Amino acid sequence: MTPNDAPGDVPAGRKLAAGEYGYNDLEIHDHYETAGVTVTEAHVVGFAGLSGDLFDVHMDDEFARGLGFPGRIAHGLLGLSLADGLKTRSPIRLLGVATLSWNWSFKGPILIGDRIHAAIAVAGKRDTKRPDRGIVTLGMRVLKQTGEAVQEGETLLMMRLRDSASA
Ligand SMILES: C[C@@H](O)CC(=O)SCCNC(=O)CCNC(=O)[C@H](O)C(C)(C)COP(=O)(O)OP(=O)(O)OC[C@H]1O[C@@H](n2cnc3c(N)ncnc32)[C@H](O)[C@@H]1OP(=O)(O)O
Repeated sequence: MTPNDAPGDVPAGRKLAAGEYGYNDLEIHDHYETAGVTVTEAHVVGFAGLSGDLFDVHMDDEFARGLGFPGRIAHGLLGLSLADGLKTRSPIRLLGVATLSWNWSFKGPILIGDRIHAAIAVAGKRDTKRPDRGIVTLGMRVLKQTGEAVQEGETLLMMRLRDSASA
């Protein structure tokens, strides 16, 4: 899966089994699907308070309907945050050091009650000067229960090697 593939395409490469993966365990085109999470009103209200983003489109159904949405919509960064939380721990545990970048598109709204998960594929790998670390490019798509891809893009993740004593 890459962000340019159509939803539903069967990706090339290995489907990763649940477990722990270091930089040295991953190959280009490896892919997996995360567990899912249902977006709740508590998520939206909590994220509004945390971020300070109280824009009416997230807080007021009538206002959101006036903009053509079915009701108030989740913050885009809430959806990304939930998907990012699933990305490295469920059911695949990636041995990350730090996220280095995101190149991201918000393509459709996430509504309260939607269940989302992420489809992730290794799109690139590069070694760094440190022998115990490498950087992977992950193509990532956030999907709703309907199969609609509502967010997608790429992220760079610095990872450590599995069994790396200095990590
Ligand atoms: C899984 C998630 O939960 C994780 C997170 O969200 S972590 C929170 C968000 N991320 C951060 O706060 C990370 C901030 N960055 C850092 O602290 C440092 O950049 C670092 C500790 C990750 C790396 O620093 P350092 O050890 O000093 O390494 P270098 O700067 O020498 O870089 C090592 C190689 O990585 C390349 N690189 C660094 N940053 C980026 C970047 N943003 N994009 C692309 N590539 C990057 C750098 O070119 C070096 O490559 P080389 O071939 O080894 O020269």
